[in-house]
Amino acid sequence: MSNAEIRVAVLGAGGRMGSEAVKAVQAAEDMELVAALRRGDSLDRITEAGATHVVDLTVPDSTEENVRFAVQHGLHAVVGTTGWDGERLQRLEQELAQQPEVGVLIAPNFALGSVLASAFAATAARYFESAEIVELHHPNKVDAPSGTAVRTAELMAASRREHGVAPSPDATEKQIEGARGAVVEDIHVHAVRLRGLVAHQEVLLGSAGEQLTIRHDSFDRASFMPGVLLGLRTVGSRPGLTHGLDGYLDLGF
Ligand SMILES: NC(=O)C1=CN([C@@H]2O[C@H](COP(=O)(O)OP(=O)(O)OC[C@H]3O[C@@H](n4cnc5c(N)ncnc54)[C@H](O)[C@@H]3O)[C@@H](O)[C@H]2O)C=CC1
Ligand SMILES: O=C(O)C1=N[C@H](C(=O)O)C[C@H](O)C1
Repeated sequence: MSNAEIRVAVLGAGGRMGSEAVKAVQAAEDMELVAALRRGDSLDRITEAGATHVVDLTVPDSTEENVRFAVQHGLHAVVGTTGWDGERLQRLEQELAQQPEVGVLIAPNFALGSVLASAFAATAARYFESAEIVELHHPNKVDAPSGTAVRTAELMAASRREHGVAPSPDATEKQIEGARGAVVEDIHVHAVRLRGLVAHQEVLLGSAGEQLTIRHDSFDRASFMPGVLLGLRTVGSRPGLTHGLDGYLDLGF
């Protein structure tokens, strides 16, 4: 056994992201992989292995229970799984209030470029009349729209509200259901699922005579691993809930 202070249990280790995270943790000199859990494995394996940190990369139906287990056992958690809506985040904050030393990072996207793109989009959204999001993913993704798109829409909508920007104009009277996408806090979000893709997002911003497009592409899940490792190295010194990897970065605006 090494003396690593960051003793990591990866949940969802059999999945696309989890299997990458296992390799990234194993390659990190300051970490030790002490458990790799697949669906059906008992959560007790995490404590039996002496983990200090948990990475959750499972499915929206499992993640809340997993994170609650980690918090109740005093373990820090880095969470990439989608499905963390306002109610779940509120319940998590209540759990964390009972464990003031514990840190949890809920990161809709671990890729630095994506975090920056969402931050740029939030700033830009207040300067344009129209704003919509198109997210594009591999066809095995179980949720739509993506967690990243939902979070980006929330940040853009908050920015527009704070600056008194009116909702995007939209004169649609007749449509086939779904043609205008999902509406997340006034922002229309369109989800494409296409073989060959990994994870991509375009934010479209329009005003009279001009368009700004903010696009990010993850071509490989390797793009998410520096963010996972940054999360693991930081979460122990940030008690409470952090929503978004931007909370650990100095974006400077
Ligand atoms: N934050 C980020 O940067 C990223 C987040 N994601 C999100 O991460 C999640 C996983 O994505 P993928 O790896 O593509 O999915 P996946 O379907 O390939 O992997 C999920 C794995 O979790 C397993 N699982 C389900 N419940 C479990 C439990 N209770 N304990 C242990 N394992 C369990 C499943 O059997 C499966 O192997 C999704 O919610 C996805 O949206 C994906 C990519 C990047
Ligand atoms: O399922 C995926 O693949 C991804 N999920 C996350 C999301 O829903 O935003 C992050 C990234 O888009 C890849």
